Amino acid sequence: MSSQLINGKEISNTIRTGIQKEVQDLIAKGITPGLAVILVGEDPASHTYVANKEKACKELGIYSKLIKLPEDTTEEDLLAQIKQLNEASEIDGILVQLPLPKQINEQKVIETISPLKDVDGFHPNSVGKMLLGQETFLPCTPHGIMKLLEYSNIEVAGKHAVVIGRSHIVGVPMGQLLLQHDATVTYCHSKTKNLQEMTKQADILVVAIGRAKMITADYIKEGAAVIDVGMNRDENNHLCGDVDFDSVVEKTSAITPVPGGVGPMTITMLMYNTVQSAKTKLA
Ligand SMILES: Nc1nc2c(c(=O)[nH]1)N[C@@H](CN(C=O)c1ccc(C(=O)N[C@@H](CCC(=O)O)C(=O)O)cc1)CN2
Repeated sequence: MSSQLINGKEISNTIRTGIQKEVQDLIAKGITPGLAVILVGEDPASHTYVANKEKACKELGIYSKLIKLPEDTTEEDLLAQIKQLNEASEIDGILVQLPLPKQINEQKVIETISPLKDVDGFHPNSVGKMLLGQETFLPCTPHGIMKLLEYSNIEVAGKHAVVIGRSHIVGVPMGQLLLQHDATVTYCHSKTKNLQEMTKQADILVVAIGRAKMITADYIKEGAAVIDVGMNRDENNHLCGDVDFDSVVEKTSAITPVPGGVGPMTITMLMYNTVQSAKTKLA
């Protein structure tokens, strides 16, 4: 079967062109969208992602403020930084790069960010609104995946979508967004029995497990669309996903690569949320 390669970079660029236009319109009205990113510690992958976020801001004309804090930062100091940013008029969005060092309670950090500036969509207010289908900041990776499906003309309504992973950042909101688009959704996770039996029923399979190349052809139904959220290093230190791309591609109707699939969309939807936040200043 010939498979459609879902090009996240290309789709991202198309969406970013629209965002750039919106930024220019806002600037013409005296509003420069602003994003603050807090990076705690030395995790190399987090440093790469944050650098990519800064680059995207620059390219789109969004003001970005990067706050780098040492690995031994206390929770108290981090919360104080967030509170200052909550009050800063030039900042429309606040993002604390995850994961955080172990001395810091992630949930407490997320709940300290003003829901009005929660461009990650992780605050309980945003999560609750998302579950109710109300307008809010949607978490960037699942929102980006919905955009990948839309731009690739992959119908969601009536399809059986299987999501592997139940993190608050990806798995859980992913299933909810698919449900809101009328998919029948099955969640799978580390305690799921007979994972292969489940995944082989998927018309759309979203994989967010964090284990390099775990999903092989045996897990795939012929003609499925496969979305790989994984970001791992293989035995040669090359970036790879949770899906064994070479083994499954022939069986799929569409598939995202790693890199160049879901990752760029995460950053694009962050830019989108930041601009949506800035637009509230127009009223
Ligand atoms: N506060 C947050 N922390 C984290 C999030 C998040 O959405 N908010 N998600 C992930 C990491 N992440 C964004 O922060 C992210 C991961 C990957 C990419 C990406 O563009 N990947 C590229 C490859 C990049 C590389 O060369 O290493 C790709 O897939 O093509 C962007 C963002 C955890 N933390």
